[in-house]
Amino acid sequence: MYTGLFVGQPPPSIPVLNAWLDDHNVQRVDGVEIAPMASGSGLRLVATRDLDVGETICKIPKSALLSTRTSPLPMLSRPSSTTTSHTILGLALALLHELRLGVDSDFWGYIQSLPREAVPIPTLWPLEDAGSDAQLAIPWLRGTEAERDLRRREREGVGLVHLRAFYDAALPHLPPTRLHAEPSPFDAFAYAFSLVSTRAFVVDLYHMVALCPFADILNHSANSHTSLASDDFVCHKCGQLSSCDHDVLGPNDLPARLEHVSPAEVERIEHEPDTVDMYVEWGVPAGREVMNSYGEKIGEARLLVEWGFVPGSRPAPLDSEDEEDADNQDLEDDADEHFAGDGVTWDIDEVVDESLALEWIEREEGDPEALLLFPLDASTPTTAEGFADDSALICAPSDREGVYHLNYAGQVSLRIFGALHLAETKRLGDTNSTLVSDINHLEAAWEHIQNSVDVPTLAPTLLATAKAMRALIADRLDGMNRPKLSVGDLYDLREDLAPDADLQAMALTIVINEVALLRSALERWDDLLQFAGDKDDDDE
Ligand SMILES: C[S@@+](CC[C@H](N)C(=O)[O-])C[C@H]1O[C@@H](n2cnc3c(N)ncnc32)[C@H](O)[C@@H]1O
Repeated sequence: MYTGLFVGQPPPSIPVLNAWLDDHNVQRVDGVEIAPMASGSGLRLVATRDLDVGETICKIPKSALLSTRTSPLPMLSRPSSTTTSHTILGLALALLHELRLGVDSDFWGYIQSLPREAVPIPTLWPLEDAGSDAQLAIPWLRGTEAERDLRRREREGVGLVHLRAFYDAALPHLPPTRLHAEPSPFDAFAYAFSLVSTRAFVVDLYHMVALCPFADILNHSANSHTSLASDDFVCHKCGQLSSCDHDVLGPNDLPARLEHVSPAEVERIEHEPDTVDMYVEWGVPAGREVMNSYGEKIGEARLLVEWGFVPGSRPAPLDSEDEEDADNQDLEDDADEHFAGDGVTWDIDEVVDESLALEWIEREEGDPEALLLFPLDASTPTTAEGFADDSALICAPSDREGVYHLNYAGQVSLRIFGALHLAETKRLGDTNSTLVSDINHLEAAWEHIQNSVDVPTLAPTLLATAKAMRALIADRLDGMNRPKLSVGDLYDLREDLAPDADLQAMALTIVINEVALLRSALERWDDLLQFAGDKDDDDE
């Protein structure tokens, strides 16, 4: 992707970055150092001594952040809408302006350290300049969680079409700079967007999202060591945290926005600079990379769509002891990432038709407790939450609202099974079956199958629900790219990729894990239908 932004500039320099951080009063703990990534592109933070829980890793003055508020770009980059996605587009424009200013930018020491290539988020894969790897990777996303996440981003107004429309509208107003008198191509904006969307933090009501120099060096792990904190109850007009002229005083003669803060904190706020702070939450041994978490329950599809990487998509061969150690560590991390999300998900209107979807959602909302604390009968092995263990067919609903999922143990969420059960009771005009008793029968039948004990045939509504469940899983597999390939075939395809086919490797990793999960779930429902289904039914 040609941006024309760094022509004639030396490569990223850590000393130049450190000097900029010093000049802008970014305080860093003595005990960490910025280091290059092993891949040669990008940076990471490494502990040079043991870091203890509670230590402050850095304090970044808000004046050192790059946001649409600190950007010298006129109001243009400040969106009329205040959604995070729109602020991100404005911030991408602000960053592009700084990049066009180059060495004349106040932020140069920081922005020269950023990756010089666009982060390969799939939103940008359709761009012509993204290359043949991107074109070959795109079909692999079909039917995956990554494709669903991409659609979500489009609904949020940060799809490629939105990026183009935003840049087209902004372009005539983007000021020329000494180094860039001519407008920059769309690819330059796309590059800036890829950086902002993968490294900006939500800061406060004034800055909204901002680039936080130094804090954004930390890479992601589900087992993170750190947390980021910033007081967000600033004045939304001027951004000041201490009291200001815009404040409305509350009953205690304090600005209403500071009323919830203790007197000692108010004292601190009035006298100390407002900063974004990063703390150690889990001790870091000397020599280890200091990791951050980009959010809770982030599965690999979301990591790809939002941050442009998939852990473990290029497993390295183990050929030296050092590499073996490093890889073992990576594998542990990869396993955590893989199990971090919600497995495979559906929208409720893909599970049942629209009117039933509404009815089911009303039931869920009417009595969510009943769904969460579902009472299985005493004969079923249950966990503390009242749900059967990993060997059962049904699992607890995700704690994220509106998520209908198949978990990593191949179990179907009670939310999906319940919605299908509702549909089948209606279709068959069954007024006797209840979800509770049918799940108990289902799990009992499944246990009998596992123990090779004679299994009674499932009652009609339960049987129909089980068939619908099987069909839902089978349809999901059929909707993927090259659905007939086995997991082994997919592994072989990934192994045979050219060394520079990173995007295909990432997409295939997602496909491999989802296909493996869907096939193992399908096998369970096939077994159930084979042993407890209607013996005369040759559908299965
Ligand atoms: C906030 S930046 C982190 C700093 C980044 N290493 C750099 O030098 O620009 C986020 C980006 O870093 C990369 N990244 C973060 N965590 C990673 C990980 N665990 N493995 C590989 N790349 C990662 C991804 O490209 C992601 O979009």
